[in-house]
Amino acid sequence: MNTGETVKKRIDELVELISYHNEKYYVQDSPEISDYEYDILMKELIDIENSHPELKRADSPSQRVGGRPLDKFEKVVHSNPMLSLSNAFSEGDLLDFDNRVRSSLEEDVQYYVEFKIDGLSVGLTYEDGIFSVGATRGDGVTGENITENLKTVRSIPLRLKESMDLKVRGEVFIPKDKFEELNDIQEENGLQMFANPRNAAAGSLRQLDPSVTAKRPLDIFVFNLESADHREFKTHGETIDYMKTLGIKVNGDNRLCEDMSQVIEHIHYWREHRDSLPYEIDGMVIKVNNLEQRDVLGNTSKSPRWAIAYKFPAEQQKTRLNSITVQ
Ligand SMILES: NC(=O)c1cnc(OC2CCCC2)nc1N
Repeated sequence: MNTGETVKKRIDELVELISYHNEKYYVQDSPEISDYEYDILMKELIDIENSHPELKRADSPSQRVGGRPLDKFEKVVHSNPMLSLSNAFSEGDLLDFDNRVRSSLEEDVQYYVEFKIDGLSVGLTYEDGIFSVGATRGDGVTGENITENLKTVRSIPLRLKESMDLKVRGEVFIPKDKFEELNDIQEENGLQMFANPRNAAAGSLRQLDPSVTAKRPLDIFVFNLESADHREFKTHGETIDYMKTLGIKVNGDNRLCEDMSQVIEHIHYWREHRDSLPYEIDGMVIKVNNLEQRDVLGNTSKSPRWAIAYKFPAEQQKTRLNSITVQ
């Protein structure tokens, strides 16, 4: 092999290896090597890319903090509108929803129940398996192109395990403990503190300079497959499992319920235990699992008829003062 081929071979090895360890650490939360070993691999890749820029790959982990500061965000028109959820505030609202659904379908329904992650909704587009466009939900029809910022989110894969066209939706958030650390840093540097993790995530994603976003502890849970070229699925649960096989981060506590009484039981549990979660949720999302039943139910102009959000009462927002323990 000539030098160019040897170099390209080493770049390919490093990109695969670093991407593998990135997924183990940020998506599966089960790292296999130390941060030090990871940094050594990354340094070798960056050094080779610097001396052979023509061999740099678009999906190289070194490209996560690539973009230069923008002077504004371009607009993105979503190919399919990013719908918003109607809300339920009581068990009665849920039973009404269940009655509407079952009387429209005249058959039984399985529900797929997810946390309602309290972050910022985004749409991710992959072309031939490569992350190509990331956008905010915006007004549901038009969002902002924040691709360079979303590339800095380590739990968003730059390349899928299959080279296919895919559009997904997810919620970008900041875990509670990282939020506290971030506010400590803001305070130490005399900067504006964030009121809550949701504002911190939104503020971090709306930075015009991706190198600022890259320093923020952003994470994501993907919760909806919008479109996958030529793939067909029977249920929402299948789409979630499929996205996981592609290396996409989905939530591990999603629950398939056989009927609304099981949904209510599940909601009761998490309404009492949500403080134990490492991230903030503002409720639960209940979705009809069967995709054909969803097609029968359809959407209103802004919300699906096959899903509803059950909102939890606002958590007692711990102010900085409250959190100081008196000795
Ligand atoms: N914040 C969340 O965690 C969340 C938001 N939205 C949805 O579903 C939308 C997308 C398709 C129609 C309803 N699911 C979620 N888990």
